[in-house]
Amino acid sequence: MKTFEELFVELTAKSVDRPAGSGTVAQLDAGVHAIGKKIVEEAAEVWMAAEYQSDAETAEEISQLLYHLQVLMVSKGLTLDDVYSYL
Ligand SMILES: N=c1c2ncn([C@@H]3O[C@H](COP(=O)(O)OP(=O)(O)OP(=O)(O)O)[C@@H](O)[C@H]3O)c2ncn1[C@@H]1O[C@H](COP(=O)(O)O)[C@@H](O)[C@H]1O
Repeated sequence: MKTFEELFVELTAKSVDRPAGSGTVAQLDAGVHAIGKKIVEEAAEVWMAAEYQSDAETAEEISQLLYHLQVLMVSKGLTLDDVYSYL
């Protein structure tokens, strides 16, 4: 198990180290347009899970949405504080 902050640190490191086989690196290389499409897809999956699936499945979909949002943040060079400042 990891926290939101720990995942962000991990993804930021992956963007610098670019390890082979990293899905994050592949997403970053695909660019903002592709990442944005993934966010929309995952958001829809969250919605459908919340309406029709279990709490556990909904939580899993939410985790995937959060992951893809973080990939977009890394892609854009946004930090956690950049986002937290609006919360
Ligand atoms: N938390 C995640 C995570 N959540 C979601 N995903 C990606 O999002 C996809 C989920 O999408 P779907 O379930 O809709 O499956 P899918 O549509 O078949 O997926 P794709 O065909 O689009 O890849 C997964 O296949 C992963 O590619 C994640 N990929 C990675 N992480 C974590 O990110 C870190 C870095 O991962 P790597 O860059 O792969 O090393 C690790 O800690 C991972 O656990």
